[in-house]
Amino acid sequence: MTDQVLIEALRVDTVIGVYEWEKTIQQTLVIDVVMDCDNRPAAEQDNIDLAVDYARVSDAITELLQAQPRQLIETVAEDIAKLVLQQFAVRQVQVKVAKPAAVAAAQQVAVRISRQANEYQ
Ligand SMILES: Nc1nc2c(c(=O)[nH]1)N=C([C@H](O)[C@@H](O)CO)CN2
Repeated sequence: MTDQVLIEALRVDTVIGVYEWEKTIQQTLVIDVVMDCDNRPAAEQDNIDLAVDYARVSDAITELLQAQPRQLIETVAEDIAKLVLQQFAVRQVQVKVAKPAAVAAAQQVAVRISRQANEYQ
């Protein structure tokens, strides 16, 4: 089974960066999340309560990232993976965190990770 729910290019403004000047401003992160889950129960009953609700996940990620400053986009990716796997019925998650304004000559820079629910038990 290869069911997935995806969130693509979720934009979140937050305090992010290792340099002192970055700790005083908001910058935009762009988040992609791919969640491996079983979509059949929700589809069979046409019931949002049985689905991995991408709106709820998006809201939870935004709230998480705006709750505190972080230095590294690696930390952002790990914190998102942990939230998704601990709070939603997801077996495995891939998280990409891009920081479009970080390197002027690059369209964007990013990190990508994959984590499984059993890593957090
Ligand atoms: N692998 C990483 N490299 C860098 C990061 C990061 O989060 N992960 N961050 C910075 C600075 O904050 C940079 O974005 C400022 O422009 C540098 N390298």
